[in-house]
Amino acid sequence: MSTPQIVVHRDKELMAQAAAARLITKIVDAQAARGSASVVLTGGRNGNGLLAALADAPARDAVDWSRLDLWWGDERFLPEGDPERNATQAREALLDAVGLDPARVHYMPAADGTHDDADAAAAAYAAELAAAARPEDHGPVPSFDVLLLGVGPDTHVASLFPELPGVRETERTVVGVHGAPKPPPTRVSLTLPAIRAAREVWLLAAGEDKADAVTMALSGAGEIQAPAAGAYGRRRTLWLLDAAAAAKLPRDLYPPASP
Ligand SMILES: O=C(O)[C@H](O)[C@@H](O)[C@H](O)[C@H](O)COP(=O)(O)O
Repeated sequence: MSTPQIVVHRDKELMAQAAAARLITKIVDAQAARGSASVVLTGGRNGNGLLAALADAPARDAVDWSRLDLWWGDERFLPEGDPERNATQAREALLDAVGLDPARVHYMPAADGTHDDADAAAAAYAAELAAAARPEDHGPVPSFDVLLLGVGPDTHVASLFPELPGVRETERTVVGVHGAPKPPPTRVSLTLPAIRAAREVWLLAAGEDKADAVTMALSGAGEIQAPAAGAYGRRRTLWLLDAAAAAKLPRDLYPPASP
């Protein structure tokens, strides 16, 4: 488990641009070191804001998009192409504009009849992750380079909501989610054990409606009550905030401790 690091930006636009710059560097470094990179995408405005900023960043051409594996942290269980699907929104924000290798883009299954329900879709995605894991990953999911998460106002991450069964899951890597408080109610989500397989986990939160959630998750709350508190990377856990989301952090967390 890595201790969270907190970076605060002036506003959400700057946060998205800085996170995009950081992600470009991370992907380029991973490709230089290992030949390819893997990133897990999130849904939500902040995650899509990052992708849109990346699409606008001139340095995006430094990335070899054909050597990038993309996965999703969660998906709304809706038909293929539905505008509310995280995949659809990510494609519009960035993916359709860069030269990805389709075989490396691992969409979560859509509600198209192939899988009976979100639980079957989750099991299929878990199998896809397990097939991609190598012996050095020491587990049933690849060691993602960066896993992105938006943070909800109730501290949810991916589709793991406080107190619901998904956040309590300790065995499976992907679960079907039913009765989610954020619409749509039926979703597919990585679990905390799968999230924690990532080398780096980056949590994004902007706006004053996130201030209580950010403070709760970073002030010692348990992960069942505050799922974001249980989201950390093997090597690094990075909270990327705007000033409004950071406004209620206690002084010993923000600004960074000064003598
Ligand atoms: O599919 C989703 O809805 C998400 O993946 C969800 O976990 C999202 O990231 C947060 O709710 C934050 O969303 P915002 O960035 O829009 O606040």
